[in-house]
Amino acid sequence: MPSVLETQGLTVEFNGFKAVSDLNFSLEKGELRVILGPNGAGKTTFMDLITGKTKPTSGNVLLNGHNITGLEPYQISKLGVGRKFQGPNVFDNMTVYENIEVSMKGYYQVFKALFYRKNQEIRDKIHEILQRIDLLEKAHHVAVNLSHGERQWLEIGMLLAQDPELIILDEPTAGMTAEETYKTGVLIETLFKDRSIIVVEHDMSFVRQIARKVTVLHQGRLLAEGSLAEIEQNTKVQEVYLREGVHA
Ligand SMILES: Nc1ncnc2c1ncn2[C@@H]1O[C@H](COP(=O)(O)OP(=O)(O)OP(=O)(O)O)[C@@H](O)[C@H]1O
Repeated sequence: MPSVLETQGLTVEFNGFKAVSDLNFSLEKGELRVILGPNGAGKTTFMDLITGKTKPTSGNVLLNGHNITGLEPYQISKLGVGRKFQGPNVFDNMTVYENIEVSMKGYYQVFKALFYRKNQEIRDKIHEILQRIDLLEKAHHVAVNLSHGERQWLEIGMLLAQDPELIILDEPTAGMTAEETYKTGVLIETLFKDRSIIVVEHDMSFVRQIARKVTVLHQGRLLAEGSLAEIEQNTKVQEVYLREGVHA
């Protein structure tokens, strides 16, 4: 299987402190990877390096074999990398449908050409996304009235509307109830059928629900990689989590 994403010796220093250090990482096409690690392990910084928000001090990021190191976030996003940050980021005063509509790939160009609203194909695509995120019945509700979980799913829908090849989800279940968390896992399972996904997550019951292969970071470095069962039995991982007082 070819890699959709690869990093080689990826390193970033902030005033001499290596937040990410010599990270060699590879994600296969169609893979779902969970990134774990205690607070300050470098998970967010790693995602910032992949998406161009932070520029590495050294090392490379390859997307489908092409070197994207140093590109700006909008360029990396255009190349097919979509990211959902912690906390919802939707347009409050628009309806659920409109939020998906304005996020559709190519929306602004096509809208200008006045074909947009007539385009049945786009309407069908929005319909399909609303179904996938289970918000079809609320398509015409204003986003501000949605629950916390629904807003998060709407944002996943907005990401899907961009049609990214690689999706990065930063703690997608933060602040969710157990039921919402479970539903998010089911949603991610369905997304993952035709995309590559990286999920940064702390909630271990959620990780158990979705995890295939897990990468554990510690102090900016790769500490362990493998199945969740292998990770849980790894003595280095156990030591770090016990020392940091985090329960895996
Ligand atoms: N812009 C910056 N300048 C200086 N230090 C930074 C910067 N960004 C991150 N760091 C430091 O790098 C380390 C890694 O931070 P990062 O946010 O990537 O960790 P994390 O694994 O995402 O943690 P958490 O689980 O708490 O979100 C931390 O010690 C943080 O203080």
